Amino acid sequence: MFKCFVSSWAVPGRRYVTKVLVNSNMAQIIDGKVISQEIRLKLNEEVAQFVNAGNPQPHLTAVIVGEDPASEIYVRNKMTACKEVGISSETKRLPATTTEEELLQLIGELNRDDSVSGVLVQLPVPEQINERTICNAVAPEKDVDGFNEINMGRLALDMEGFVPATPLAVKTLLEHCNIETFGRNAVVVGRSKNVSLPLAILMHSDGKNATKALDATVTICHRYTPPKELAIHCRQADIIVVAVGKPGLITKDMVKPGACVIDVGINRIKDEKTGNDKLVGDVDFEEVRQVAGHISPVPGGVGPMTVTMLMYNTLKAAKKAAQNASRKSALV
Ligand SMILES: Nc1nc(=O)c2c([nH]1)NC[C@@H]1CN(c3ccc(C(=O)N[C@@H](CCC(=O)O)C(=O)O)cc3)C=[N+]21
Repeated sequence: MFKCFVSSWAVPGRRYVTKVLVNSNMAQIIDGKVISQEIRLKLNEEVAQFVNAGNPQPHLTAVIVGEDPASEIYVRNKMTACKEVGISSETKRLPATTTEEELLQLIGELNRDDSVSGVLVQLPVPEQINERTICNAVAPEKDVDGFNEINMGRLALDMEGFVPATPLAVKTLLEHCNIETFGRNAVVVGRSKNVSLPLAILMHSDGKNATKALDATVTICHRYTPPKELAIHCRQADIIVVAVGKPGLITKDMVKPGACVIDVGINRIKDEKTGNDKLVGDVDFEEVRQVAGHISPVPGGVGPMTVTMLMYNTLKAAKKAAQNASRKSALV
């Protein structure tokens, strides 16, 4: 993988040797923006077909409670994506002092509103509100985030349902880059309920839930995996997916040459050169790209794809709702 160029020259009394390691085989960068754009174009056509067939336009309602600058960015990206694919959308904003009951009330209204195909409550929610209670309150058939206990259970059992957008994004990026997963070693670093856990389930799924089987051998590492063990697990992996929130966690020595490294981390840090905030993942990108076969960058990797997969789920919800409506009208 590495080509080593050695040049040496001598000056009186000294001999200089310069070794230059040139990686002739830098990792292929997985461009989440470009792949997203392709998929959004396809979704746009599908939405148009669906609407032309006489169905109502799919609609996504996002709820933001309180003021979190990151949530504003993410929801704005989601609303832009909706426009791109032809899904109508709306953001409902509630003050930071909203009670759990008030939020449950709004979710109930959205659940009953036939013009709403998908509902998502942007996380995190303020501390007086229980996140799990909220995720479980979203009707399973409108739960485009896939965070409801019913959809999580369906995923675990390989049944048809909504798969959370970030795991779906990782799977789609792997597929798009033709990364073989069958029987391969995959390490998921992190064990959050919304990303790592469903991702680990998806990575070893046998595909009975109508998503393609990935059939990987999955190892989950987390905060109590000793650093030495983490390095050992990662070095065995053909695919490393990291979703922890620690800049520079995955270094070059932890990556098997040619492995595929997917970075789900989101960290806002100060750029030492400019003093401005910048976005980085959990992978030491500049180092790891020298040994990996594929690598996804932050920004521009999993993030845009997550938003695209939310569009996929919203169209799926609208299609299901239309099917159910026609079934119901056939009965009367
Ligand atoms: N109910 C709920 N559903 C979510 O899907 C959800 C959530 N809550 N809470 C927060 C996380 C995070 N998330 C991202 C969405 C877009 C980008 C994204 O567009 N990232 C851009 C950069 C955006 C930036 O500048 O920060 C990129 O990576 O290129 C990232 C992360 C969705 N989440």
